[in-house]
Amino acid sequence: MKEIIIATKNQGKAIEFKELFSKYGINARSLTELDREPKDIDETGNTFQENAALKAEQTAEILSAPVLADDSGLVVDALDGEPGVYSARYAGDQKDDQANINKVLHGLDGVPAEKRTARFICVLAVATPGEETIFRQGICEGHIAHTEAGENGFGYDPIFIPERYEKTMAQLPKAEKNRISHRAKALQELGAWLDKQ
Ligand SMILES: O=P(O)(O)OP(=O)(O)OP(=O)(O)OC[C@H]1O[C@@H](n2cnc3c(O)ncnc32)[C@H](O)[C@@H]1O
Ligand SMILES: [Mg+2]
Repeated sequence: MKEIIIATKNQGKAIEFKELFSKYGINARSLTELDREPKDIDETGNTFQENAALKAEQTAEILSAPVLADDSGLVVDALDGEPGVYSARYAGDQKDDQANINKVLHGLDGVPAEKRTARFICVLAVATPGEETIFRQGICEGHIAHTEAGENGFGYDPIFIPERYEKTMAQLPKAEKNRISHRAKALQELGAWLDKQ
């Protein structure tokens, strides 16, 4: 079976990529599945694209193989775009999903439903040693709930209600998230590259 390495240590992302890539007959392996796990890469960029490039290019260099990286996050309009590129560490370096959720809900205290618009953004970078890096973006529009609900997914899913839904992303079956998510859309955009794998 064909294989692609995903430069992520986030288990939630890794599980979704396995499902998404299986539709293309490709086995997606994350960094935690390699014999030697590469060290963490500093995400020093100011944009999703910069951070996706850092993760993909440095990992491709270390492994001498094509690598796909995902930099993603939640953009909340009433918080001036926060948490944005700082989504993973919004409430501190320990990358605590619950603390991050609490910080967003607290920041939106008293903000009415119609002003709670938000979107998940995913930028994928595919780096191949000696070649130009390819970038694709996917966006999933929605709004932030007043309370958290649901057990599926990861990160901010329990407080994100996708457009045209009345449930949070964490309440949707995982196949449904994989149909509408920012990650699924970005991967679809890779179309031609995927077809020649
Ligand atoms: O860098 P890697 O190792 O891939 O793992 P990470 O968790 O640090 O990943 P990012 O730097 O891209 O930060 C993305 C954060 O945005 C949030 N996020 C991204 N996609 C999400 C999704 O599908 N559902 C919920 N939250 C998401 C979640 O908090 C992630 O930790
Ligand atoms: Mg990260």
